[in-house]
Amino acid sequence: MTVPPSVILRLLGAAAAGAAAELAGLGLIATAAWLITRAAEQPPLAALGVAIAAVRAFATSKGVFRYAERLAGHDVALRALATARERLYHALAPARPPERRGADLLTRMVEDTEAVQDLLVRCLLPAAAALTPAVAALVIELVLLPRAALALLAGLTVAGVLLPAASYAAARRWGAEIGRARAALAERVADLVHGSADLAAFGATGRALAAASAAGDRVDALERRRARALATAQAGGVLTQGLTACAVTLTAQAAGAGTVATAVLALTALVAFEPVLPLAQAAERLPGITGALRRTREIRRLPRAVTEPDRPAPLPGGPYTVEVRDLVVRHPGRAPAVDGVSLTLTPGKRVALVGPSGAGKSTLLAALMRLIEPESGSITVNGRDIRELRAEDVRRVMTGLPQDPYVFRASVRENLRLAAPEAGDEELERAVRRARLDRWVAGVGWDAGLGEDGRTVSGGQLQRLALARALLYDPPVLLLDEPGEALDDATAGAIMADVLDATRGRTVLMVTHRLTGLDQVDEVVVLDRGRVIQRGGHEELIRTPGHYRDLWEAESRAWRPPAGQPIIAGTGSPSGRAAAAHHRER
Ligand SMILES: Nc1ncnc2c1ncn2[C@@H]1O[C@H](COP(=O)(O)OP(=O)(O)OP(=O)(O)O)[C@@H](O)[C@H]1O
Repeated sequence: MTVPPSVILRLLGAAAAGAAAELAGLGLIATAAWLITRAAEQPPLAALGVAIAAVRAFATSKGVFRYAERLAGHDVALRALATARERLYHALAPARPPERRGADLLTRMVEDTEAVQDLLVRCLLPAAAALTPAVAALVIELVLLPRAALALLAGLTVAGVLLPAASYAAARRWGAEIGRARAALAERVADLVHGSADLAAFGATGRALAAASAAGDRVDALERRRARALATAQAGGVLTQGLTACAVTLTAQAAGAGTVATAVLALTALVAFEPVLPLAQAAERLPGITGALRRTREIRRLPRAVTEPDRPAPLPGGPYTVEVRDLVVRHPGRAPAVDGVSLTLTPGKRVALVGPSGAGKSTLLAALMRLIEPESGSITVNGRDIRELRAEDVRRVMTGLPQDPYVFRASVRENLRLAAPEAGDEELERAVRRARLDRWVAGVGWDAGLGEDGRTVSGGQLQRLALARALLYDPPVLLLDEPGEALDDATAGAIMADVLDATRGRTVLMVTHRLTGLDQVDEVVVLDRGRVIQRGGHEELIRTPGHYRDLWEAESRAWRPPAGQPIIAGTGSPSGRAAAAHHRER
């Protein structure tokens, strides 16, 4: 990581101001000690004039320098923090392999980046500030009485080097254990929060609470041990300070130094420890800080899911034809998820992608959205390979409904405007009408707040909201991943009917488990284990023995009208049933 020169300059400025404040403190005590002891000898006032002025100057400048140090130090730390956060956002924004986007990322985003600030304000600057007065005090003692300087050097080495090293070692040891214990506690708490309904349903809340509280107790016990180690180091520092001051006083008296010199030597020694004592605490923080910095570095270095071209080609103009040729896509360490697939999407063509779970449908869509790098084969847009285009440009042409749509913690309006920030009310209303969400929106209101993970909306509403978003974005090539995913038959059927209705005349590639309504699409591609095993029109495929016909027959058999509900006209065929299901939902 390269540190910009402006940051280095600011850091040096803060360190210089800190050192100047400590020096002024040292000067203040040394001159005050001289002044008090000399005044006791009742000399003429003129003999004390310079010292009085010096005390005033040191006292005032100490405050000014301290203020300057805090201002400059926090300024540089907050700037560094902002830069670190920005870098992390930039590192996170491009698509990453999904398994690297765990929940601990949130902790890293919030807590670990703060380590940058701690490193500067709590470790580096105090260490830099402590060094100058220690050296100055040693020089003063050396000039006045070399033997006293020796005692001071020994004391400062203990308080400034040995004790911080000991508290660093203790923090490393306990820190690693505390980290593991905290992770265990976080897991327990996450289970309590996210699994509260399941725990209550199976009478397991008490057990889960007991496990969480045991994990909490373990963290507390380890924290206490670490705190004890730090307190011992800090007490050791203060003891060393007192012993050194005594040693310096005794040495001065033994050497026959006068009262004034003894007072100056003892107080100078005492004050030289002031900036050195906090180093034990700074060292105790260091392992946590370096660990946090290492973790954020790991995040920044995560490989990107796709490589951006060095010199991206300009996006060709529409209308767009997308050609997929012999595409092979593999998740790391696995057999190919997409294995030699070819298909063509000409303008206005609607293609349905069908196949059992794990067939590679979502992976194909991810490759089209440039979220995953193909191993071989090609995807072209109007003849231009998408690897030559910016991923952002590719998604300007083809994108849509992802497999697990996300509802942001924002209003209904803002959730939709994600896809079209400039969209006016009329456009929003048109999109929700087309996604058949208008009644729901009219009920809850445009400003209704939606919650984390979309828990405030039902599965069907979530899918429709995501569909409205995709329609609002209006990409030239619309990719829809399971619009009816994880919904009951009736809702999924209704959503499919609406999707087919809303996408008439558009270029669409749609992944679906439901075959009802696919008589309306231009081509059905059946995937199994990454390969195309069947393709053609719906009518043709249900006449041909094979996977599609089996699926169709299973879907037809599975549907039964709810008890007590008459079979209404037109519901005998699967498409008629979808219409009936749709009717029921609305
Ligand atoms: N992130 C991943 N890492 C490793 N393997 C993956 C990953 N995502 C998918 N796979 C594997 O790739 C294969 C294809 O998965 P994909 O999600 O594309 O199938 P799918 O047809 O969309 O399935 P479904 O209908 O259940 O969504 C599966 O074997 C799956 O286990």
